[in-house]
Amino acid sequence: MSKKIILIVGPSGVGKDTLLKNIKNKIKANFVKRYITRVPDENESNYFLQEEAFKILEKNNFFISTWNAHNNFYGIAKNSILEGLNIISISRAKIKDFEKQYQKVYTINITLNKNDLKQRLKKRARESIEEIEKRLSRSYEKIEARNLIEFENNKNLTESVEEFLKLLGQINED
Ligand SMILES: Nc1ncnc2c1ncn2[C@@H]1O[C@H](COP(=O)(O)OP(=O)(O)OP(=O)(O)O)[C@@H](O)[C@H]1O
Repeated sequence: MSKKIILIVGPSGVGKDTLLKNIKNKIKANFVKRYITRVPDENESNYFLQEEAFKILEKNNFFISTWNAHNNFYGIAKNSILEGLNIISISRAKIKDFEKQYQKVYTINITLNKNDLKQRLKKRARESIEEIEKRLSRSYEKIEARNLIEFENNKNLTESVEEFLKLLGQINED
């Protein structure tokens, strides 16, 4: 066995979290947790770190990749990557960090046409209309990745989950 990394990227609202939640008990894979410098809310299973500790670990090369969002630091640790499939949901800007450090990195770009995406964001109702428009306008930049696979999440959830599992199975066999 070897370490395989599957990066899940895609515009906000396309269904990344939903797909991952629905496959969690159906596939043998390591769903990699993040380190965050804020207390996770009850839906998350991330590791909490004080900022000072985060900085020390960062300086000592503990992380593969780190980023900053909304005044908090986020990181994925090297020791979180295990033998077999490792599934990580990440911003497209961080793909290179993984490709630099690991051989077998696959990037799955989850896609959806803009109209349906807008409907889903509206229905989810997590952001204001202005914020939704902002997300839509930055959602279709080109992605550069070594092994890029497009996955269109445009079927009903049951079908999409099944197709997604099939794709992961193929990557596992590769
Ligand atoms: N195949 C599908 N069919 C219909 N609705 C879906 C499907 N997949 C996801 N959704 C719905 O779309 C909305 C957005 O999904 P989700 O929150 O998983 O997106 P996300 O890509 O993780 O977004 P973000 O990057 O903003 O966290 C949710 O309300 C979810 O229930």
